Amino acid sequence: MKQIVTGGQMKLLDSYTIEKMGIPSLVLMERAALSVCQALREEEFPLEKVLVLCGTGNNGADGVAVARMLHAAGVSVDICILGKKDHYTEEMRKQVDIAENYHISFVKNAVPVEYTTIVDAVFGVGLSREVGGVYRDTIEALNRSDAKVMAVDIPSGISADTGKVLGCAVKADVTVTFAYEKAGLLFYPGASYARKIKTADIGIYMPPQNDFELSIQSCEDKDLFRIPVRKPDGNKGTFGKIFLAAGSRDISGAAYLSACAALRTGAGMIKVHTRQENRQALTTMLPEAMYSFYDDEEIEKEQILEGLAWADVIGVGPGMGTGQQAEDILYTILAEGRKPLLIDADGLNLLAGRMEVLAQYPAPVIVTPHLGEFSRISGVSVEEWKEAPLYLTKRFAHKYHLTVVCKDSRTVISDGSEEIFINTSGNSGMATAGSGDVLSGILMGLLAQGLSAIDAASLGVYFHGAAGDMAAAQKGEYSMIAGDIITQTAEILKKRGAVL
Ligand SMILES: NC(=O)C1=CN([C@@H]2O[C@H](COP(=O)(O)OP(=O)(O)OC[C@H]3O[C@@H](n4cnc5c(N)ncnc54)[C@H](OP(=O)(O)O)[C@@H]3O)[C@@H](O)[C@H]2O)[C@@H](O)CC1
Ligand SMILES: Nc1ncnc2c1ncn2[C@@H]1O[C@H](COP(=O)(O)OP(=O)(O)O)[C@@H](O)[C@H]1O
Ligand SMILES: [K+]
Repeated sequence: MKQIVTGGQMKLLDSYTIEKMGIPSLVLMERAALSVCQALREEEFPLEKVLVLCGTGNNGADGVAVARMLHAAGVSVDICILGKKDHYTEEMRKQVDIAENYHISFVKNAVPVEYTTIVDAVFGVGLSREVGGVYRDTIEALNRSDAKVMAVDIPSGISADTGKVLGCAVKADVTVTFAYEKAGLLFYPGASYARKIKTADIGIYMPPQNDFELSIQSCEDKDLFRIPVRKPDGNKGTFGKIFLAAGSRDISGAAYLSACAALRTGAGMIKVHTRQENRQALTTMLPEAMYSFYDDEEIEKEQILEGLAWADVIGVGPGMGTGQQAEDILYTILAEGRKPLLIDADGLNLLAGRMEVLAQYPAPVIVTPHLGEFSRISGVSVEEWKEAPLYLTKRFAHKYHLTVVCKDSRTVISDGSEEIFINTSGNSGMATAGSGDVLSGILMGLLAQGLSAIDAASLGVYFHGAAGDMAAAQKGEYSMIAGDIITQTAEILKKRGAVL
């Protein structure tokens, strides 16, 4: 698990390290600048003629220190400072004094096309408003040049909290970020502007008892080893029984993908409750599942009650439609279910405006809305969510006591506690019909094997994206389809089994 921070949190950690731990600010800055110089070499930047573009804050001060180190190494380097002298921070003043002692060249109006490498040290985590005026003109000229661009801490113009472009932003080839990745480097479009991210240890101290309202985490490959070990003497019951209400008169694919993904993730048994019209297709495509069917007359409440009593995990929604029968099934489950419940897709659409009905549910509930569905059930527009994705996801999860999986290119997962997750696996090939159904199956499969709601959700989303990345490596982002993601889950789980 990787710790991620917001801009504000990073500033708190900087000050704590300086004021409480006693490490001088200039020492941190020297390590920051050294790490940038090292990355310039490692990434084979063309150092024939280097421009370091600086702002007046400490990001600019980092830049001036980088210029000094390059100059000392014999590189031809110019410094260009945007902004007025009277706005310099104390560190910036010191760095400029030192650079002047070294007789480094300062230029007033840099012409970016004249350089082979540009180091962007205009704004870091201190960016506080839209970028305009000379800053905007310079950043746009930088983006038009052919120079290779290294961003210091974060590409200037990107919000460290949301990844949004504030007016305009530097398009970097490599970003060296200090101590922890900033949330804005993970969310799009910030992730595209940062391109390759390298995280440098510069000696920042994280107090064990911090006052953060949010502790932001991101799963990594090694977290996949938290998927429960298979008991060698286990039987079908050991690995969990799932009751899934899914599919409708015209849709069988969603039920298939979800149920198949649950079984392929390792669940012991699944029973699908669906419309009569799906009998032939589903029993042919997935004979490993059990089924109960309903027709025009009634939803077969007895069978639902039986399924709920039998199951360890309940799922509702994929491809179910929003008609009266779907609503009756959902409300039967909400009234009679006693086990962990996952609600997806149409199950969520049916809940719009009535979320308080979930308050009485006696076991953990996971909801997996994409942003459109999230907007319907929360009343928060997609634009509003993009302004504060972490805060708004947490607030919603907390209000309704849910584990919320807000699906997007960077999915956010929260159970309302201070720990919140941003997922970084996956790719645009997963924007294909049915990949959300596969996710719901994976999450049910993990719940069935005993993971808690928040572990199943955070780990399952990462697992789904990792399988999607393997599918993209095989089939390409254009051609991969949802079923390919299921195929690749097997490859990941095979490796997990082999290591033990
Ligand atoms: N010792 C430390 O703390 C360490 C810090 N480190 C480094 O410092 C960085 C943070 O430094 P920071 O806090 O000084 O903020 P920074 O990102 O330079 O920007 C603030 C400046 O920009 C200005 N400004 C903002 N928005 C603007 C806009 N739209 N348009 C125009 N101007 C705008 C703002 O101006 P003002 O608002 O005051 O008018 C102010 O002058 C961090 O990312 C890391 O690189 C590391 O070396 C480790 C040790
Ligand atoms: N560009 C992307 N990068 C990473 N993951 C993506 C991207 N686009 C979609 N996904 C993932 O694919 C899934 C799509 O789910 P959803 O929108 O419910 O699709 P469907 O309704 O077709 O099943 C989500 O898990 C989402 O996070
Ligand atoms: K920067």
